[in-house]
Amino acid sequence: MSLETSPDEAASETEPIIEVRNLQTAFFTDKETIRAVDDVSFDIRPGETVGIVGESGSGKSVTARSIMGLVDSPGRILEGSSIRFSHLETVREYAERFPDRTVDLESLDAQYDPVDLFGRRGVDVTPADLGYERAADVPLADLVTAGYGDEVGVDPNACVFVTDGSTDSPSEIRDGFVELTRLSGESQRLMRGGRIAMVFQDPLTSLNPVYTVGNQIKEALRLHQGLRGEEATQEAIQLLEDVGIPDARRRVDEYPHQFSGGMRQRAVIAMALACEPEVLICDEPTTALDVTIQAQILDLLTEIQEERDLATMFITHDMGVIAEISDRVNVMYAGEVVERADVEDLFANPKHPYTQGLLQSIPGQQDGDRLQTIEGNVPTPNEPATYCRFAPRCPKAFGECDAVHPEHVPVDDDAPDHTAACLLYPEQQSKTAAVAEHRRRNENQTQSQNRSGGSSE
Ligand SMILES: Nc1ncnc2c1ncn2[C@@H]1O[C@H](COP(=O)(O)OP(=O)(O)OP(=O)(O)O)[C@@H](O)[C@H]1O
Ligand code: NI
Repeated sequence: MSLETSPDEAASETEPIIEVRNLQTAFFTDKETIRAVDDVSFDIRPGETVGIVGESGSGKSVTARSIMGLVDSPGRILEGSSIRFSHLETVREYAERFPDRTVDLESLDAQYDPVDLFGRRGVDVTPADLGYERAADVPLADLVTAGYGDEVGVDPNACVFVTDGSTDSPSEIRDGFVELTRLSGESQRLMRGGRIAMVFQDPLTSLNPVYTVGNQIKEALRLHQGLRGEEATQEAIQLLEDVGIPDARRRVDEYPHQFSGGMRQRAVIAMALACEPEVLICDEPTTALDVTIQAQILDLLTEIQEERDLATMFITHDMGVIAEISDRVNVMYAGEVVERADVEDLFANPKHPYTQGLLQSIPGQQDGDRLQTIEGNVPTPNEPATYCRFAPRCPKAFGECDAVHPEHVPVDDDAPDHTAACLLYPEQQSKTAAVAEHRRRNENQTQSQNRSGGSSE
């Protein structure tokens, strides 16, 4: 970063540490295919809290579990999905430990001209599909991410991609990423609960009833920081104090059942911190707690997030919680992100009819005393969306909503970072022109999806 940039610019230019691209996670049951997460893309930057909000069944938890590598059979992340973790220290560590699964994209770049790739190797994606104007601008990494690794001879087991520096001397690697969708075995275990930690709704999912809270934190400290004995005990006490547990010196020797709900969730957060994570994923961490405790846990999460510059993903169905904790928000519906914006922008100017509906159902936002909810339920998607999944519940739906899949478009020219997947936008265009725009983006999408084979199983 250059010295001239103002702090504000610098903040917005921070590179994402997590980039989720075209994530599709499906469950293949005897009866049906459930497309729980269907083509979701978003970023998380260090020091930022990204909120994911939506009603029950919209795919929030499956998104989180996909990042964590916790999707179990009959669930699977589909081909063409990508989750990049761009943390330099981790890339170096992984390149050192898993040399066989490390690929030097820079040197491959020299061998394969992307211009050539687009032309001759049966690659039917266009540079525009990947967000570039010219073929020469497309980095090989993006082609690999989009599912074209085979064409350039990338080992399908590769999970560490180096884009600057040599794989021969990991300490000199300057840029690269770990592809989380390709982790398995040891590489998976190291990441999960290490660089990326997760806090669930029910603290008892994370705590073992037969060990003391202190021993469980010490185990995490041993695994991830190599601390043992008295040093580990002192650190465990310190962590319990950091998360606001009074009388930590005594409580470190207590069992989870001796803790209240709120204290248990604090202990889980201490355990997560013991791993010194870069990314913290919180899945409804306050939903099971009573209101005053909820507020305290939210304050705690905000505090540690700021102190440790954590990249945080925060899942909730509660718009009030989203307003309090997020910097940016992704609104999910039936497996898709339908609107994305800065938190202020989303609340001041909600654009997707679904977001507008969610906001109207926040208690206390009504003139009358009756709470307005969106009628109907989230559908369970069984096939790729060729229409708007919200249309059957949407007060603003019109004819084309059943026939055209809405793609993300900027809601207006002044807010390029505020996008909605709804045929009503871009707002300044006529309905006909907007629909035509979505149709066009739609066709591009279908082309690249056919290629990656993600949609037909
Ligand atoms: N193990 C599984 N097997 C089959 N279907 C699943 C499985 N896990 C999740 N699903 C389905 O995936 C869809 C998304 O579920 P998910 O748990 O991500 O929703 P959510 O947005 O987190 O909802 P909630 O607010 O209730 O937690 C749902 O239709 C759900 O039934
Ligand atoms: Ni959930």
